[in-house]
Order: sequence, then structure tokens, then C-alpha cells
Amino acid sequence: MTTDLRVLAESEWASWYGALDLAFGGVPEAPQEQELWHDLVERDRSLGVWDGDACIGTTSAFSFRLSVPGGALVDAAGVTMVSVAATHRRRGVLTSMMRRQLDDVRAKGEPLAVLTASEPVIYGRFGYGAATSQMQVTIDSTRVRLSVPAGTDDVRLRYAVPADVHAACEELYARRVVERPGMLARRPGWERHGLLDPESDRAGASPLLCVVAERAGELVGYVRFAVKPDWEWQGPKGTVRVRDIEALDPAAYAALWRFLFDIDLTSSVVARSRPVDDALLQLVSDVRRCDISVRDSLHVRLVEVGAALEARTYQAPLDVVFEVEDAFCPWNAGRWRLTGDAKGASCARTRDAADLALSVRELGAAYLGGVSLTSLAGAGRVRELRQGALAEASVAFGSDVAPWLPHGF
Ligand SMILES: CC(=O)SCCNC(=O)CCNC(=O)[C@H](O)C(C)(C)COP(=O)(O)OP(=O)(O)OC[C@H]1O[C@@H](n2cnc3c(N)ncnc32)[C@H](O)[C@@H]1OP(=O)(O)O
Repeated sequence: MTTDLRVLAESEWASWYGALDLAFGGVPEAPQEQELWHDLVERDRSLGVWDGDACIGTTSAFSFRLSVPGGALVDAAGVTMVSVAATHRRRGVLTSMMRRQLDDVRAKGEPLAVLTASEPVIYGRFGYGAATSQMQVTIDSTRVRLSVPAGTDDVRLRYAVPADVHAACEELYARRVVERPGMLARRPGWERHGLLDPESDRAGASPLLCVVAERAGELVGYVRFAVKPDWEWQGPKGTVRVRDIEALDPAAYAALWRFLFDIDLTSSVVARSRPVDDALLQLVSDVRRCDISVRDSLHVRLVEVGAALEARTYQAPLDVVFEVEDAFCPWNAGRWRLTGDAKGASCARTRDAADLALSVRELGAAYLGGVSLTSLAGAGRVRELRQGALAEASVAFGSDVAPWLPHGF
């Protein structure tokens, strides 16, 4: 098979995007969604593989800045739109695209690449580790009550048209980004993602609704959601579907959740993408009636091990030598000494004896502080070569706040 892998030209957009659609089942997206991606996709970071004039492979990358422990925003390639035509699968097309893409990311100087995977089994071989989790929670709001903090009654709630308040909501979101690793600083244009609401995706629910929380006229929180009405012989049984919810303080947060729980004619509240340490779980009266499931979310790849490990801080002092294995990006392989604390870090090559041995995939999984090196060692994926080094590094790598990616890309 002779194929040509090249950067996407504007004239190739329709074939490229059509190939991507087909690999995901061939159901065309709504026009407004197609338009959004048409505008957001960075052409010079998009690759296509061509067999004659047929596009048989696609991938792209967004130029993101990712929040990491310590609050820095680190340049990260947001790998996306990966597909290979079913007619050409399992012949190494994906591997060739990953090769080119990671070389390009390195040349651009981004220390990290990140992605969300359609199937978690795909990307480990390319050095990505599952670094954040997302929680889906379905709550029986007829039985579960909330214990709200003082000040909740002082928060004023009002409905707003989502598009009318989006600038203020984006400002509030931007303040939250540095407080939680895994969040992405939204580039101009990305606010449209939060407002995307094609009718074909509603499955019987209302259009996107928004309620803002205010105190003394200042925005202190917002929730975007939809209501799916349902009626049974015994009465109403509607569902509140939460898209996103952000607040600047506990009272505003509680006020928004209380509102969602109390919407008339509904009996359940569903939120699909919440952090695993969501304060909601501390507000509810009966966590057993909150049906919770957790799955992988953001996968992280350290493209430049030294620069990436220096870009975050560590919650306890550490001085460890890692022996890193990286077959796909061999420039990372070898021994690295990482010293750091809560103020900063330095990471450089060393000839000293290694304290811990692991592959770049484990470093990616542990990077945002959501997966402990100790738990990876329990699975045999990290080896301790100096007694005490595992506990030292594992504590230092941790994050008090669970890393979380609020939305896909
Ligand atoms: C970030 C994102 O965009 S996620 C979206 C990913 N895209 C999709 O899920 C769309 C549907 N699927 C596809 O398009 C393709 O099957 C892809 C992109 C997942 C894989 O493309 P391929 O060209 O077949 O992969 P390639 O031949 O390079 O495979 C490399 C290795 O990964 C393995 N692999 C690839 N995909 C999968 C998978 N879905 N499940 C298990 N193993 C897989 C292959 O078996 C191969 O293993 P080997 O090296 O041991 O032989």
C-alpha cells in the first residue's frame, strides 16, 4: 500500500472531515457542530493520510494550555480527530500518524500532548497514560437532600439566555482553571463549544438552559443544563441533565445544586462529567442514592520529560532519579534527576543510580496528581530501586484537588 501523509490543505477539508465522520459511524453531525469544528480545527496541525484521492487517515491537534499542579498553564497539544478508514485498519496508519504528530509537537516545543480516547486501549503504546477520571452521577432527587452551608439563601438565582451571559461565564471559568489541574484555558472561539446545542443531540430534552448565581450583583456561579420531561401513570418523572456547573464559593455552588434538585416535575439529576472529588458528594444527605460511575478521561503524554516535570510543582520536597523507558520517543529514555517542592522544580539528565524505574506512560498517568505512583507500583508498573523513593515521589506527585477535564475536544 502506498499512501501519502501530509498536512491538510483547505481544499481537502470536506474529504478529510467526511473520512473522520465515516470512521465514527457515518452519522453526519448537525450543521452547527460541523461549523464549529470547521472554525476551530487548526489546519497547519491537521494531518491526512491519502490513498490516491481517498482520505484514509485523519488527526489534528489543538494548541492548548493545560493547568498543572501548582497552577501553571503548560503548552499542550490536544490530539483529536483520530481516525483510520475501516478499509485500511491495522496496517500501521495510526502508528504513522502518531509518529509524525509527536515529532511535530516536539518541534513546536510543547512539552505535553493530551487526548481523550474513544477506547482507552489505543494510546498506551504511544506513551499516553490515563491521568484524570470523570464521574457520572445520577441522583434520586426525590430522596436525596442537600445540607447547604451558611450564606446559600443570600445567593440570587435567575434564568439567563446562555449566549447572553457567556462572556461573564467564561471569565468565571478562567478563574477556576488554575485551581484544578487538568482544566484547559479556553482559547478564543472555544466558548462556542459550551453553547453547542443541536436539536439532534437533545433526545427529547429542552434546549440548553442557564441559571446564573449572583451576590450583590456580581456573578458567582452558573449552571447550564436541560430538562427532559417524562410522565408516568403515577405522575411526573422528569430528569435534569447538567451540562456544566461552576461557582466561586461553596454557598453559590450549593445554591445552584439545590435549584437543580428542586425543579418541579423532575425526580432525578444526572451529571455526566464531574470531578471525582466533587463537593456535591459532601453536600448530599444520602450518597448511596447517588449512582456513581467513574471512567478514564484525559490521557497525558510527556513529549519532553525534563521540561514537563519542571513545569509543575510538587506538594512535598523530593529528590529522585527516574530510569525512564520510552520506546516511541527515545529522546526521553534514560535517567533523569528530579528535585522540587511546592515552589518549583528542576529536572536534568544524570548518570547517578536510579531510584525508580518506569515507562513514560506511568509518568503521564501520575503527572497531574490523580494517579499515585504507589498504585502504579502495586500493578508492577513502577519499580522501586532505592528503599523509600516510591513513598517520597508518590506523595510529592499527588494533588490535593483531583485533576479533571471538564469537557472533551
Ligand atoms: C484522540 C481521538 O481522536 S480518539 C478516536 C480514535 N478513533 C476511533 O476510535 C475511530 C475508529 N477507529 C479507528 O479509526 C482505527 O481503528 C484506529 C485509529 C483506532 C486505529 O487505527 P489503525 O491504523 O488500525 O492502527 P494501527 O494499525 O496503527 O495499530 C497500531 C497498534 O494498535 C493496535 N490497535 C489499534 N486500534 C486498536 C483498538 N481500537 N483496540 C485495540 N488495539 C488497537 C493495533 O492492533 C496495533 O497493535 P500491534 O502494534 O500490536 O500490531
